[in-house]
Amino acid sequence: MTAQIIDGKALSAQLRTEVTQRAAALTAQGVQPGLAVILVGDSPASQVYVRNKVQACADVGFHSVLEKYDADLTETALLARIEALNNDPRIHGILVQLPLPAHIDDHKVIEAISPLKDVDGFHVASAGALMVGEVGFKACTPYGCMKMLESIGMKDLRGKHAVVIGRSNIVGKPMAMMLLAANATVTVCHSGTADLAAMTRQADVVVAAVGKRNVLTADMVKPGAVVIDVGMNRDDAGKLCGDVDYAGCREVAGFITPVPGGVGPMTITMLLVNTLEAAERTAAARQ
Ligand SMILES: Nc1nc2c(c(=O)[nH]1)N[C@@H](CN(C=O)c1ccc(C(=O)N[C@@H](CCC(=O)O)C(=O)O)cc1)CN2
Repeated sequence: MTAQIIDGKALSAQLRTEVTQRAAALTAQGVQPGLAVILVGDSPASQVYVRNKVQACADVGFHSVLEKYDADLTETALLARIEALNNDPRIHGILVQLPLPAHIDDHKVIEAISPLKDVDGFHVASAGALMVGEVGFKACTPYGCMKMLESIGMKDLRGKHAVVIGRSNIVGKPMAMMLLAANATVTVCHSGTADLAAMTRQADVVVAAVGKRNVLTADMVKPGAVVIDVGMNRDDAGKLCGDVDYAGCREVAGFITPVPGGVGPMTITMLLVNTLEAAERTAAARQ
């Protein structure tokens, strides 16, 4: 069996068309969705991501501001900027690009963002809302993975076993919560898991989110399973690759996401969706 590819770029394009239409309708009512992106430091990768986010905003008709600061920006100064953006009526979403320089406490920074503008979905209030099934912003990467599952007819995962490899606050844990909310039976595996392969071989859906190459190989995949690769690593030749042995797993899985062109583009698309929803909530509250 050769797996069908879940094309994150194509799905993103489809979703961005919908976002563009909804943004135009909202703008016509006097509320143009607005995103503030904050970058501290000069990491080349982060510079690319924030540039792509600002470009994505322009493409769908959002207003955006990019605030760039030197790596020696103080935590106090950053918190003051966030407070100003919390009170800016043109800004519906605030995003601080991670990672931050070591002298800044990222937890403190994320908690300073108003939960109403937390379009990354990283705030404790957003995580809590997801846990108890209340309205809140969903973390963009796992939200994108759920949309990818939906695109192949797997919106309701009743009777399915999903295995998440990785337990980060940004991907693994919210991913597990979203799969659970979709009625999957969920297992979370991590560095303390005794026999990872024994777990993944039982899975109908495997999400690999560790940040390490070849965490999932063909012998660990149940034939026909859905394999979602959240990893972003470099191989020995410097080429971008995921956590999954793509060539091997493709021969066993039913569906698979590539890297690049899979989950990555969906992360930015779901940021647009969250920002649009933040603006829509503001507009609804005005009426
Ligand atoms: N505040 C945040 N910081 C970070 C997040 C985040 O969601 N919010 N996620 C990552 C970086 N990231 C977005 O910020 C991101 C990473 C990768 C991609 C992407 O589209 N990747 C492409 C490949 C790009 C390349 O060639 O290098 C792909 O997979 O096809 C988008 C967004 C950490 N920080």
